[in-house]
Parts: sequence; C-alpha cells; structure tokens
Amino acid sequence: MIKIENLVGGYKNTPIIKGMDLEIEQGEFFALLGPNGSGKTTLFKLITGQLPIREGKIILSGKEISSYSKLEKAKKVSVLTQEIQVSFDYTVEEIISLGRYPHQKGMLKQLSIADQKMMSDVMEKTKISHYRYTPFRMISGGEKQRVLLAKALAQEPEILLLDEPTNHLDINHTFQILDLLKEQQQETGLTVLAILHDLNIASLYADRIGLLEKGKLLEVGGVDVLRKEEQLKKVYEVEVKSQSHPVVPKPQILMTPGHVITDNPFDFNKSYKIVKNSTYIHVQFFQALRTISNGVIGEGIQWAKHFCNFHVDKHYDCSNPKKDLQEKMNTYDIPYEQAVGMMTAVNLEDMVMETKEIEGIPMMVIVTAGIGNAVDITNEYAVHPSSQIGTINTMLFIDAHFTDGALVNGYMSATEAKVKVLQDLQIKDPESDTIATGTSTDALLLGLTQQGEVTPYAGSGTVMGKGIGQLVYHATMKAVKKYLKRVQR
Ligand SMILES: Nc1ncnc2c1ncn2[C@@H]1O[C@H](COP(=O)(O)OP(=O)(O)OP(=O)(O)O)[C@@H](O)[C@H]1O
Repeated sequence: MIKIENLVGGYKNTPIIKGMDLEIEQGEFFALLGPNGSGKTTLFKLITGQLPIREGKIILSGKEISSYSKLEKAKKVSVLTQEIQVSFDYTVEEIISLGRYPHQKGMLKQLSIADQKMMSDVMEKTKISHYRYTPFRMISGGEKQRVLLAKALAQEPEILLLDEPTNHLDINHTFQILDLLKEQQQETGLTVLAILHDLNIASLYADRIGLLEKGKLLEVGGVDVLRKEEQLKKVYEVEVKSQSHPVVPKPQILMTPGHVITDNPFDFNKSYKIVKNSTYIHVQFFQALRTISNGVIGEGIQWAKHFCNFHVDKHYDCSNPKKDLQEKMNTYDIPYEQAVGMMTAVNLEDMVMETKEIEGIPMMVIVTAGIGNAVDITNEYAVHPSSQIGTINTMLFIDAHFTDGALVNGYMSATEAKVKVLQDLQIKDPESDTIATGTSTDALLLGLTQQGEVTPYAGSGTVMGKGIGQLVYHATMKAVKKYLKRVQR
C-alpha cells in the first residue's frame, strides 16, 4: 500500500530523512516511533507532499505519489496533524463536512444525503454528536482532537496518517479512539500510519513499529522489538524496563526516574515491626519490599510494605477470601493495597520466627504450620476441600537485591525446604498413605529489600539458595512439631 524507496528529503539544505526504505501493507496499523527531532513529522510531510522529495520514491497503491492529483490524493489519504489549521469559526459539523469535499460531485459540491449520513456516523463513532452545532473554538483540546479525527474518517480514506492522535486525550478517550481505529482497520481494511510517543500504546495497538533515529529507521518489526531494552535506552536516553502486559502478550515499558537510582541504604534489623496476637500476625516494613507470593492479596511479583497472616476458623467458608481479607485488614487499619495477605486456621501462638545471616546478608522467616490437609501432589487421589487445620504459611524476608529470576529461584528453594521437612517427619497424605509434599493451601511469600549487589540466582546451587533452604527447613520443622504437639494433647 505504501512503499518508500531510498527516500531522502527534508528542509532546504538539510536532508532530515536520510535514505529510508519501508513498506506498509494494506490494512496494517504501523506506528512510527522515535525521539523528538528524529524526523517523524518530516517523513509525514514528504508523504503528504508538503515537502519535496530530494531522492528516492514514495509509491501509494503502485503509483508514485507525485503523479496523483490533489483530489485523487485526498480520496486516498487523510491526515490528522498536530497543527490545527481550522482558524475559522466553523461549527463541529461544518468542520466534519470538509472531510466529504473530495467525494462531492458536480460544480456546486453540495452535501448529499449519503454524505450527511456518513457525517452522522463518524460523529457517533467518535462520540461528538452532541457538539455538532457548537463552534470549534468553544470545545476542549481533547474534543477538538476527536472532531479532527472524525473529519479525517469522514474523508473515507484508504490510508490514515496520524500525528500523535491521542495527544490531549484522557485515558478513556485514548482507548476509545484507538479501539475505533482498530475497528476501522479490521472492518474496512484501513491502513493506519501513526506517529506515537507512547510506546505502551504503540505496543497495544500497532501491528508493526518502526523506530526512527536521526532520520534513519533503526529497526522495523513486530511490537516485541520493544523488549530490546538496551536499544530503547540508547535511543531515548532513559532507564527503561520492558515487562509483559499481564493480560495481553505485549511488552509494556516502564521508566525508572533518575532520583531512585541513587542508593539510600537502611538497616534491615531496624526496618520492620511485628504485631502478633491471636487474630493476626502483621509484619510492617518501613520501606516497600519486592515480593513474590501466592497470597490471597498481593499475589505475583509486587512491591509491598505490610505482610499479614490472619487467623480464620477451620470451617471458614472461602467463597470470597480476597474480600474477607480486605475487610479484616480494614478493621485493623492495614492498607491492603500495599499488602500481601494470607489466612490460616493454625493457632497463631505456635508461630515460629527465626533469623539467620548468610555471608553478611540478614534473613528472617515466620512460619505457621498445620498438616491436617497434607497432600502428596504426585498421587492420583482427588483433592478434598480443606476441613482440618492444615496450612503451612511462610513469610521469608531477605536483605538482598534479587532479579525476578532469583525471586523464582528463591521460591523454589523455600518450597524444596518445606517438602524436606514433611519427608523427614514422614508426614503422610491420609488418602494415599504416601509421604506428603505440602498441604492443600500452603502460602509462601518472599520479600526482598533490593539493597546491595544484584543477585541473579538463589537456587540450590548457590550460597543464597542454601541459606534460604536451611532457614526455612529449620523454622518449618519447629512449626510442624509445635502443631503435632498441640494436636496430640
Ligand atoms: N521548518 C523547518 N525548517 C528546518 N528544519 C526543520 C523544520 N522543522 C523541523 N526541522 C528540523 O528537522 C528535524 C526533524 O524534525 P521533525 O519535526 O521531523 O521531528 P519529529 O521526529 O517529528 O520530532 P517531535 O517528536 O519533536 O515532533 C529537527 O532537527 C528539526 O529541527
């Protein structure tokens, strides 16, 4: 649909675009990314003919762009730029009617019924119908943007060139407009070439992206190109992390501001306080910890300051544990949005807390254990709903800086240590009469201060992994023994 061959062009004596080749297919959503001044707008101006092509070619639907008449081009391409050229006191509807101009026939160029229907449709789609008789100058920046997009769509183009189409729009309208463009692209085969500054929006909506740097395309490809952190850091000169969106398989970019990169060390042993009673255990850190957990609240990899283990009745109806736990935290003024929360029917008096230092790195673990619902995960017996006091809840805090990989490693190390306790104590799954590997509802949390050197591994082949194993093993052994003693009474 759009073919750019060895394109050179720009302003008077300076070529800004310095030899570009690019092909965009019909029906594609292509996002043009790049830092300020990299040449994005210049490329648009070369495509629209506002700037002369010095060398090379731009071909639209097999024909060189220079061979199109103005009217032919207006039927093919419509443009939404940042420069609002509407200075007259037109109403919204009058502005949109300008978009129909290339399609009007005859000398008088009057709006037909079909033109009017098309205008109503685009106003409806862009949610601006209620401004139709309002003067353009009297609407907000975001509303103006939607009106100009409606005008561009009213033109029924095959190609839509958009320069920052979501500038001025709030998140609701940003997503509405982009969803609308996606819909047009998928339903009518509209080709979209959009300049975007928001890399995350580009990742969510574009089929392919082009990364422009100093007038040259550094990279063209699928949105996974945005996972190349080093390249983004170099081009934008910002500390970035590329993560995966939790719902769609697309990268999302997170920026780290300069002021947090400086070290501000704190003493681990003085960085928390613990409240423990028969209702809950609450460990509060004064700094947020990087966490990995399967807690009812705060699951996955997060940052949290509050770590809780709430006591519930052994016949607790667990139909909405998240809500119940939030309510419990509210009762005790614990902010659940900064918390990892677990539940247990184990008597909290039997909590075991242990500390250890591994090569100068302090660790602290808190375990509550019951094994009434012990399960051997490898047997084929059905899992019965838990009816006994039987959960091993582990909270492990380490004064170290783990990568996400090390967090997973550490999680494995702590789990292996728990399994070994059950093995050594010959705790059995009552269904299969085989050695249990855990209970049916175990919870585990690792919290890291992220101080000091980055630790990439924390598995059983590392000193850190062994330290986790030994500490968790020791504390879990003690906690299970306390439980056994209590039930034997
Ligand atoms: N009218 C002009 N005359 C001469 N040079 C210009 C003109 N407009 C822009 N330039 C130069 O061309 C280069 C590319 O500008 P362009 O507007 O294409 O960048 P951009 O990638 O769109 O940037 P931004 O993200 O800031 O909009 C810049 O170095 C700029 O100074």
